[in-house]
Amino acid sequence: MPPSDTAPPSVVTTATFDVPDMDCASCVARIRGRLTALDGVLGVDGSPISRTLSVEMDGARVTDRRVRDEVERLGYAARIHTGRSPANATSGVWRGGVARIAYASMALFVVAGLARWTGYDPRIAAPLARAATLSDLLFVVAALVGGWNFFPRGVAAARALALDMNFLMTVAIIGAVAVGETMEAAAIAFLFALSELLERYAVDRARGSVEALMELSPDRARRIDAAGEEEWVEIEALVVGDEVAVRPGDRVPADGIVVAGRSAIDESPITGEPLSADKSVGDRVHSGTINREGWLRVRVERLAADSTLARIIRLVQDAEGRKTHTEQFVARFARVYTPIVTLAAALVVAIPVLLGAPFEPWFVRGLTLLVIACPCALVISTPVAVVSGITAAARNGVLIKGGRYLEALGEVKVFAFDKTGTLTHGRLAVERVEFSDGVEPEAAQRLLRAAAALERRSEHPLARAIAEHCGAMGLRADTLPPVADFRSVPGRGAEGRVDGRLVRIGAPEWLEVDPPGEPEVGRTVVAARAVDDASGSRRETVWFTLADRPREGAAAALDALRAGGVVHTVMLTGDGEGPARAVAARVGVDEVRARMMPEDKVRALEELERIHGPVAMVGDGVNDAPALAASSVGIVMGAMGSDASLETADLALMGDDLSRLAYARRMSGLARRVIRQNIAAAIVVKALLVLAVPFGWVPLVAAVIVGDVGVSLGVTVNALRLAAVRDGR
Ligand SMILES: Nc1ncnc2c1ncn2[C@@H]1O[C@H](COP(=O)(O)OP(=O)(O)OP(=O)(O)O)[C@@H](O)[C@H]1O
Ligand SMILES: [Zn+2]
Repeated sequence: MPPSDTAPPSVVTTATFDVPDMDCASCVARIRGRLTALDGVLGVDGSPISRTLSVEMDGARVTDRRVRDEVERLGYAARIHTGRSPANATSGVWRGGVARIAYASMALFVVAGLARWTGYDPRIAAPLARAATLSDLLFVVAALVGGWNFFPRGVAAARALALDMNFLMTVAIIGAVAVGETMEAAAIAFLFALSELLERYAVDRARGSVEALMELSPDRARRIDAAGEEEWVEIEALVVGDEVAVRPGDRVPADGIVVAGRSAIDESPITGEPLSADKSVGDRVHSGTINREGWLRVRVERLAADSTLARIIRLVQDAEGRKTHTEQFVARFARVYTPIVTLAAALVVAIPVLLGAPFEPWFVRGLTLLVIACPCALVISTPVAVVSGITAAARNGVLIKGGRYLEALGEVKVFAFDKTGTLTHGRLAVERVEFSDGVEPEAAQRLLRAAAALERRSEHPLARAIAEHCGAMGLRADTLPPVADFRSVPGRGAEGRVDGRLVRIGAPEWLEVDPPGEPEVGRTVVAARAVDDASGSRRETVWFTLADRPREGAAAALDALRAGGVVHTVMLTGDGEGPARAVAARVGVDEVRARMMPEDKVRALEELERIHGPVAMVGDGVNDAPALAASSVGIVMGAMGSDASLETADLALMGDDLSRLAYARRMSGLARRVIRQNIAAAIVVKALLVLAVPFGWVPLVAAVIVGDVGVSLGVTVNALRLAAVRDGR
C-alpha cells in the first residue's frame, strides 16, 4: 500500500474460516497468537470442536486471503466458511484427507511388518534376502505418510517454540527413527493418525445435532408469483412479504403468517413436544416445522437468516464460545502442567545420562514424557461435554445459551416461577365487564373505548385478552380513539391520554378503587378509569374480570423437579393474593408471593439466593426480564413464538411444556458429572503415565495411544452419553 497521510476509513468485518485440522486448544492458541500479530486483525476466536475460526478485522488493512495464508503458513489448511454445514460432516470423516493418510500409513505398516517377518524366514527367495533393511525402509515410509498431516505443523510449532502435540509427535518420530526403532516410529505415526480419525469422528458425533438442526430448514421454497403460479426458489431468495405454498408433508420454509388454508403443524423439531398445533389464517408458523395435512399459503415475515431456527443455531454455536468456570480452571491447570512435565522430560534424559546410564532408553523415556505433556485431552474434556449437552438439549426443545448455564442448572435447588403465562396458560379470557354505579351509557362507551385503545398498545397477556374481548363486543379497532403519551407501567398497568383525559388501566390498588364485591378464587380483576378527574368523586370505573387456567402439566412438572432434587418452589406474581393462592394450590408450589412489582421480584430472588444458593427463575420473558436477569439461571418458556424472550434468557424452552425443566435439569446434572469424570480421568491417566515412565513401563506407542489421543477419545465418547438423556416422558 503506498504511504499516504490519510489512513483509509476502516471497514470492520468478521470472516469465518473452516480449519479442519485445528482440533486442539493449543492449535487454536497458536493460530490466534499468530493472527493477532497481523496488522488489521482486531480479534480472533476459534473453536477446536467446530474447527472454525472467526476473525474480526479491518477490511481496509487486511484481507481474508492474507489471514488465510497466515493460517496455512502454520500448517493448517483453511477455507472461507460457507455458512452451511461442511459437506464432509460425520459421515465424511471416514473418507476425508485424514482418513486417507491413516489408511495409507496402516497399509504400509502391514507391508513393512510382513517384510520384516519374511526377512527372518529362510525359505524366502534371494531378492528378499535383505528384507530386514527393506522393512526398515518401509517402516520409515509408513511413518512419513502417517505423519504427513502433522509434520508441517510440527515444524511451524518448533519455529514458534510452541510445544504442541504436532511438535511432540514430530520429535518423537524423528527420535525413534534416529535410535533405530523404525517400527516404533511407524506405529506411532499411523496409530496417531488413526486415533485422530476416531477422535474426529466422536467429536463430530458430539456436535452432530447442530448440523441436524441446520438440516431442519429446507433449502428451497415454493414461492407463489404474481400470477399465482408456484415456483421453486432458494430460501435465501425469499423476502418479507413473499407468499409461499406449503403442501402436506413439506417443511415450512420460513417464519411467517398463514394467509390461507388450515392444517396441523408438527412443531416438535423446534419445541421437542410431540404435539401438533392447528394453524389457520392469522396464525404464525415457523421455519423447520412440518405441515402434517392441509395446504397452507404463508406470508413470509422474516428472512431466512433471521428465522427462529437460524437464531437457535447461532445461539447454540455461540454457546461454545462462552467459557465455563471449569474450562477456565482447566486452562489454568494446563498452563502449569505442560511446562512441568516438559521439564521432567528433560531431567529424565539429563540426570541418568550424567550419572553414566546409557543414552538411548532414557532418551526414549524423555520423548514419552513429552507426549504425555500435551494438554489437549485435558483441555477438550469440558467443551466436548458442553457441546454435546447443548446440542442434544436443542434437539429436545431446550436452548441453553452457554456451558455456564448448563453447569449451573444442575446445582439449582430452588425454582421460582412467574404465574401468568408460566404456571398458567396466560391465555386469559374476560368473563365479565361491569361498571360502577350510575355511569351513563354514553360515558360507559367512552370508558370502554379508552380501555380498548390502551390495551391494544400493551404487550401484557391481560391486555391482549381485554383488547380481544372489546373487539368481540363490537368495538372495531379502526374506530378507537387515538392515545397520546402512552406509557406502560410494569407491575401496575398502562396509562395514556384519550380524548384529553388521562386514563389508566390496571391493578385496582393502583387506580385507588375498590373492586366490586369479594375477590374470587382464580380470577384477576382489572380496572380502568380517568384519573385526572379533579372532582374525583364520581369515579366512573369499568371492571374486567378475567379467568386463567393453570397449565395441565404444571403440577406433574413440579413433582418431577422435586424428584430430581429441587427442595423449594416459589411463585412470584404481580397479581393479587387471591388468584395467586388459587393457582398455587392447583399446581403445588411451596411458597406464594403476590402483588410483587418487578423490583420486588428481584429482591425476592436475591433473598432466596442468600438462603438456598443458586435459584432458577422461570418466566415468559414478557414483563419479567429484570427477575430473569437477577436469577442464577433465567429460563423463559414459549420462546418459539416470542422475539424478545430468546435474548433475555440464559435458557429457553422453545415450547410451553414445563416438563422440559426436569429434563434440562437432569441433562445439566449429567453434564456436570461427565465434565468432572472427564477432567478426573484425564488427570489421573496422565499422572499415572508420568509416574510410570521413568521406570520404563510405558512404551512410546502406549503414551501416544493412551495418554493423548486415547484420553481425548475417551472423554469425547463419555460426553456422547449426554445425547441419550431421555426427555422424561
Ligand atoms: N396492561 C395491563 N392491563 C391491565 N392490567 C395490568 C396491565 N399490566 C399490569 N396490570 C396489572 O398489574 C398487575 C401485575 O402485573 P404483572 O405483569 O406484574 O403480573 P401478572 O402478569 O399479573 O402476573 P405474573 O407476575 O405472574 O406474570 C396485574 O395483575 C394487573 O392487575
Ligand atoms: Zn493436540
